Amino acid sequence: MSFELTEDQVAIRDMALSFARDELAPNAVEWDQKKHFPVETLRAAGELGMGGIYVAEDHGGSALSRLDAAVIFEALSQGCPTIASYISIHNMVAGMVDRFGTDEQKAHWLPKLCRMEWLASYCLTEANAGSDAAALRTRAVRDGDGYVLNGAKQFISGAGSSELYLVMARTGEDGPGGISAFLVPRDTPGLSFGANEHKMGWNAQPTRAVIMEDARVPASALLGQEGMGFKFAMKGLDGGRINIAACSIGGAQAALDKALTYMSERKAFGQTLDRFQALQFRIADMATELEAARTFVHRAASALDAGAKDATRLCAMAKRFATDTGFEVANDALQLFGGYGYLADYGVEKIVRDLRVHQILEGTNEVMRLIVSRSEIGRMA
Ligand SMILES: CCCCCCCC(=O)SCCNC(=O)CCNC(=O)[C@H](O)C(C)(C)COP(=O)(O)OP(=O)(O)OC[C@H]1O[C@@H](n2cnc3c(N)ncnc32)[C@H](O)[C@@H]1OP(=O)(O)O
Repeated sequence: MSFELTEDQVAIRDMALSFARDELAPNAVEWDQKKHFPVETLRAAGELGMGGIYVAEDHGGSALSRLDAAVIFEALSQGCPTIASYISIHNMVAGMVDRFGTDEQKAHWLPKLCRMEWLASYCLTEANAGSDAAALRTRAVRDGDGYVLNGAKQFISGAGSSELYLVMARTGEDGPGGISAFLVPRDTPGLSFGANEHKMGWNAQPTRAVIMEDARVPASALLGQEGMGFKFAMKGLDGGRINIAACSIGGAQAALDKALTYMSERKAFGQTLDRFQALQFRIADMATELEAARTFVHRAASALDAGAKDATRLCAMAKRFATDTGFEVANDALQLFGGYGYLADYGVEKIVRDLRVHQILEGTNEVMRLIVSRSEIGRMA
């Protein structure tokens, strides 16, 4: 067992850090304020192989591991958690097409998704089916050589800008076993989008409803078999949760680094802030908690790579722990700035706003506790 990154992992981390420093960080506050979704910057990320991180090379992907992905997402998030998180969602969809799609589906979707020439949205949540995802009511009814979809998905990242919508819809009975997954292109007649939501953070990516009114797709849009959609959705989320956890660590690391720079310059009572022991101890705790979260995320990502039986449990634990830790560390960093932390100029309050939603999405941290407690109680049964 080694806790060190390999030479290749150091190289991809440095590449992602350079992209974060040069392309994301200088623009992150402006994108947040203008609610701008920087599609051109995403295309540039795609050129670097970030659109198909764990997609096979023969379909244009980078064929990297989940651990590699965690390293990349932490680095990207140091430049902008919102954009890093969107890239994670895009990769979740691309990874699911690669894993569960037919040769025809892969050949059609993956090359352009990997280059981020086409963007992707993951459509599970509905207005009345969030944590209880298996209660979803969007319906897909078989009709001749296709399916007709009716329903609405809520809180969909990238909606309106994405070319591909991976839609979980009911084809059978109530509950998880009646759900199927469909690859729905943007130009499908009957597909439309709600208004962009006004949010606390994550402003540099659109969040809209995806509405399907008699939206007809060919039978070839079905991913895998009927009834497999819920399991596909959950398997996709195992990896998505690790990525979001890594994004929380990256955002918090950036906030800590900003605080350290500020404390080395700002004077109070005749000395710079970093000379005060109470603040030094606080820095020590923040760095320690981040390191613990990082190690935990790498552990869960490695379990996913190994196909370990307890990977889902570890991913849920790590997501809960790292997103809570990331938010607390970023919020502590804001405090170290005093009043300046509350101003937009330093970019710390934006990180706090961005990281708050990581405790809610890709499964709330309460759902993460549900997954862990079910597994713990089941272990003793
Ligand atoms: C700015 C915008 C903010 C808001 C953005 C919000 C958008 C998003 O975040 S999108 C995604 C977020 N949604 C979620 O994460 C959903 C949360 N809920 C869940 O994860 C599940 O519903 C959960 C864990 C509660 C379990 O649900 P439940 O209905 O009890 O199903 P459960 O009985 O556990 O599983 C059903 C089947 O799926 C299988 N399954 C469950 N999890 C997994 C998994 N990780 N891998 C493989 N199979 C799985 C089970 O084994 C079971 O199979 P079988 O019937 O053969 O035994």
